[in-house]
Amino acid sequence: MEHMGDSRDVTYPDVTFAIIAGGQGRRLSGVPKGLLEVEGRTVLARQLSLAPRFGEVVLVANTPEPYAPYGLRTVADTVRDKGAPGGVHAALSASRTPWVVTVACDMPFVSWEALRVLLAARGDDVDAVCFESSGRVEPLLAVYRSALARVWLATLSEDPSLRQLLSRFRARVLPESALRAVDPSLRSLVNVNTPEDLAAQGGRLPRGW
Ligand SMILES: Nc1nc2c(ncn2[C@@H]2O[C@H](COP(=O)(O)OP(=O)(O)OP(=O)(O)O)[C@@H](O)[C@H]2O)c(=O)[nH]1
Repeated sequence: MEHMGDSRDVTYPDVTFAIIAGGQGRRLSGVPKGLLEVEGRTVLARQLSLAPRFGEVVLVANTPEPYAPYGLRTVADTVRDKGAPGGVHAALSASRTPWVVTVACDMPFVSWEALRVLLAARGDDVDAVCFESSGRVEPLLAVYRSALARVWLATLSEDPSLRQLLSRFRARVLPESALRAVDPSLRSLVNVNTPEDLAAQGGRLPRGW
């Protein structure tokens, strides 16, 4: 796979780019959502075009086989059956850098500019950064301090949602206008959960699925 390209232009050596892909995709018949094709490329390939800017890349997947051709460092959830919070925990604990940027594997249009806005909002007094849109925070397009892993693990037994977890940390929630400034249609936040979502984006199931 050519996703990493030959020339790496690492802008954020202190950040791991983590793709969270451990869900079951039940609303799409169990398809590995990172392999959905949108505008001629898989979602994973689209996201990986951003990866060379980061110090490390990790894929969090509990069924890694479909993603094997991409040759990524892959980890499974350290605690199973905790949903996306378990996936983010795996990313934080696998990280060898101080920060992690997470993207859900069903977000085809995450832009470099959106990530740059999130990363610029980090600070000594901040553990996490995400956007709010239509009154909801989006915790799967976000930046987290890797050191949260320990306390994050301790709270997983309570089965918190990602939004509940965010409220426990020093999270900086950026207004929708901050994203709109670089992504006017908020495409970075689009995620594909259902056949209708896929059709709306002009996407298709992986070949042979
Ligand atoms: N690592 C990990 N990722 C998860 C888990 N559950 C969901 N995700 C990821 O979190 C993101 C949002 O997932 P959802 O759309 O809520 O759930 P899903 O399992 O992908 O899909 P449904 O089964 O249709 O709800 C996707 O990137 C999923 O791959 C999990 O248990 N572990």
